[in-house]
Amino acid sequence: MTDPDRLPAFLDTLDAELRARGEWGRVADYIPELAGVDPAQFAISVVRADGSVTGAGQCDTRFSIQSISKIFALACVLNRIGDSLWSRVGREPSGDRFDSILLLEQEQGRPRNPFINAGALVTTDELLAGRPPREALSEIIGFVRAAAEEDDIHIDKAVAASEAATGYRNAALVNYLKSFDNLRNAPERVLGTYVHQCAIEMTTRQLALAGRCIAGLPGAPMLMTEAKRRRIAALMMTCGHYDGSGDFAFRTGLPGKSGVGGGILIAVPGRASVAIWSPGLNAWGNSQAGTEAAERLARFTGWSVFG
Ligand SMILES: NC(=O)CC[C@H](N)C(=O)O
Repeated sequence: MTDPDRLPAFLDTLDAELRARGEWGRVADYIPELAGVDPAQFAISVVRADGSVTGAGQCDTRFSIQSISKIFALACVLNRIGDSLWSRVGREPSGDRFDSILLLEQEQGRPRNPFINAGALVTTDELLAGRPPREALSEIIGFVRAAAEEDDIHIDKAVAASEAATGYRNAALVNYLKSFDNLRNAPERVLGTYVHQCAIEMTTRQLALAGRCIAGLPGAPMLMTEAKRRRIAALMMTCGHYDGSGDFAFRTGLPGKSGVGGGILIAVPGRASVAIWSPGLNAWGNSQAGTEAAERLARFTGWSVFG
């Protein structure tokens, strides 16, 4: 990086420029509770290897992390059952929308990867492990709190209820998985747990702190082995932005995971953990201003896993 002391000023300029430009994209409206969120919002938080936390914009506003929760669910499940997850879920990008059912039929109910909805539903099925949903949810919330070293992280029940009431595609996916015998728990139970997991709300500051364990920053809580951390980051790089994963990798050179709440978590291995939020989405369902910010941050800092 050029001069680390210039980062705070860069982030302030980025925040001001994105707001002035006002190209926010459209908020996810298929979850009614998210449809009312004002798209003209932006926040970015960066935790660096020296432990410093820098940010700009609405770093203390909570937002729905949605699919970013799939990283934490995957970490819990890999810690619990290890590589046996891969007999039920693949590790290839899908090239399809996050909620697509298309490949499930062609590939006999084995989802392409754990970050598309079908794969995340299988992961949540493993997280449940026959326990009451409350216990599985305490495990994932406990993991996120431990990763961020902050207890004030919760599930927004209104968002979970809103998605549960209207999540017809996920209901289709979970039933379809069951028809291929790739679901152990009852479909409604898996779906109910999944929508609650997605409804975890956090600020960018909390999320960047939680991401330290994926970036492998010095001093981050040790919540998984180094081998698992690397693999999760590799999956973020190849599959973290659905059918926009290639574009995100091309623009930033960094592993990132998006959510339809407009959040993006980026791991810069050994150097930084970055959380960005802006709720307006692009055509792939990834944050529009957030992706722009990620690209400009990567250019400014020179951070890239490709050297
Ligand atoms: N891309 C996302 O963030 C999707 C998560 C959302 N809960 C869904 O399943 O539709």
